Amino acid sequence: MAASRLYLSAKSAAALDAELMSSGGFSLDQLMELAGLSCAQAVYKSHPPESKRSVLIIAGPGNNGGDGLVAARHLKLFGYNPIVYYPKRPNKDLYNRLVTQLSNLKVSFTDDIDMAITETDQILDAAFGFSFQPPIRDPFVHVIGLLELTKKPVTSVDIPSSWNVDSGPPKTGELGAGFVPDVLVSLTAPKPAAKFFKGTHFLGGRFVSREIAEKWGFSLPDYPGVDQVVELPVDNEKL
Ligand SMILES: NC(=O)C1=CN([C@@H]2O[C@H](COP(=O)(O)OP(=O)(O)OC[C@H]3O[C@@H](n4cnc5c(N)ncnc54)[C@H](O)[C@@H]3O)[C@@H](O)[C@H]2O)[C@@H](O)CC1
Ligand SMILES: [K+]
Repeated sequence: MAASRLYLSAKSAAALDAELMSSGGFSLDQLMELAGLSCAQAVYKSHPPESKRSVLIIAGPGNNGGDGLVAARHLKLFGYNPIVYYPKRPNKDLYNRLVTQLSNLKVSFTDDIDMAITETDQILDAAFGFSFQPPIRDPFVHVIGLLELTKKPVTSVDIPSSWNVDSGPPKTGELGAGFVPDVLVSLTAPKPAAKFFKGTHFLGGRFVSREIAEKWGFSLPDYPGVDQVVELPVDNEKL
């Protein structure tokens, strides 16, 4: 199979998402729950709570942020101390319910990203996903600047936030050029930006059939047992 066929462009990812929620019969809540669970499992496999118990979740205003909120709930149930930075909150029922679920589990929210990033053991980056369009707007200019500087391990949901979904990391000197997460959890299929990522790479979002993968031209590795994530080789063209 041609290498380019293993990646889902931003446009295709959005179209596939729409298909899953129309003819596929899924609701957004279902997909987000499985996506967020995948991310929480990837964090657990990479940085278990025994070594890195506090996790800062940076949640953006869209569904990538929603995945982060779901992951925060699972991380709490897995024995972590999650703290959530969620500065732009669209007044949508789904997101409001995710916030309520976290509040009921006594998960803290913070407005002080500077202090939170200093005090946490690790970070889950759920700021932007496949609908990200540069240039970055506040307050995320500051957030991405902090992610460039931090030495804490970072797990990114779907794409490293600030990277162009189709073309990869920002150019040297541009905001985000210095941000390289340790772990990436691609959802459904890697986006083209993932070609530039050389860290620990998981595939998650275990809701796609082989028929769908074939139709959209990406490969689907075997998930082990009941896992919601499968680790990909660095060069995922070898799948
Ligand atoms: N099929 C899948 O793979 C699924 C994907 N999901 C998640 O949904 C994500 C896509 O979600 P969305 O389409 O809601 O979009 P995103 O979450 O990628 O981002 C869109 C939001 O970010 C804001 N934004 C975009 N560019 C910005 C900039 N330069 N500065 C500041 N804000 C900016 C937009 O205003 C919008 O509110 C995926 O990446 C994935 O994480 C899951 O939730 C559901 C299933
Ligand atoms: K992200």
